[in-house]
Amino acid sequence: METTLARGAHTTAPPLLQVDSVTLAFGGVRALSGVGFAVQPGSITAVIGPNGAGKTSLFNTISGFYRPSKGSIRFKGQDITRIPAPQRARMGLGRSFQNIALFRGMTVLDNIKLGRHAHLQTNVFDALLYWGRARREEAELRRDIEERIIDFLEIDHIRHAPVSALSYGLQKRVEMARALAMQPEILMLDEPVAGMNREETEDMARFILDVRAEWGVTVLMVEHDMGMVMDLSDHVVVLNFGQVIAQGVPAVVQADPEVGRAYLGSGNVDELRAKLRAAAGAAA
Ligand SMILES: Nc1ncnc2c1ncn2[C@@H]1O[C@H](COP(=O)(O)OP(=O)(O)OP(=O)(O)O)[C@@H](O)[C@H]1O
Repeated sequence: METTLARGAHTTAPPLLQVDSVTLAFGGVRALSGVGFAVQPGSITAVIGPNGAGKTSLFNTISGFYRPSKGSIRFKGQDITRIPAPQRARMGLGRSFQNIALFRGMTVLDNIKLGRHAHLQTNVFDALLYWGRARREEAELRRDIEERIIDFLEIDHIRHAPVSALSYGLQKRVEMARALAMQPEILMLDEPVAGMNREETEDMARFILDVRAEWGVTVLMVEHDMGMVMDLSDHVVVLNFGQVIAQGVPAVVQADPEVGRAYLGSGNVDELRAKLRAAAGAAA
């Protein structure tokens, strides 16, 4: 795996996404407590933390599925805390899900097209009135998908295959394709390499780096594979019990004893890394 852009190269620009003092509770359970961090444009930012730390809750709050009881989320300088999820997607927050959320009986192409529909200007009623515009949009949609995303993710050979026939690694790639079809400014990836073998993980890491380098898409991911997080990320945010316990460049986070304690009860992140790699190998 290689990192193509210098780390920390984007830290002076105004943040693309700003999460500020976000608190979220489910009944008596505080999933997030005063969480704050910024995502710089063009960066790869990773959120890590032990099971139950609040990573999925945070992702759901940023993408608009949950509304925080306190705090705010700003995207491109605009407060989006009260904006519904579909509108956030149209504004440029595209995401994938931890457990594959593809339509298994549908083809790869149809699944990807569903992502792009978030952006179509034409709704059903408009379509009846402005049939020509709808057709033009459909044609543009197909071209965009076929020429850019499918080629880019090297899934041309499976475009007409039902998703159910694909390996897990390919399904995750299709999910990324669907998120990209939303033309996001921030691509939010929820555990992009979970359950993948080493080769699939390295392929996905390459796609993540390329999507940033070639398309200028900013990446925010939740990921358990510590090796990948440390190799790819410009900025790492560590959650534990719903709070940010450390954040910074990978080397700083890796050296933080509290991060090690949060995972293992020791200060040894290298051990954690080895364990996670072994677990990923065993799952393959
Ligand atoms: N819908 C919900 N209702 C009630 N409690 C929830 C809900 N979602 C999450 N929680 C609780 O909030 C806390 C944070 O959970 P969350 O799933 O966000 O953690 P996570 O870091 O994503 O965990 P994992 O790595 O296992 O996916 C946990 O205590 C969890 O039990």
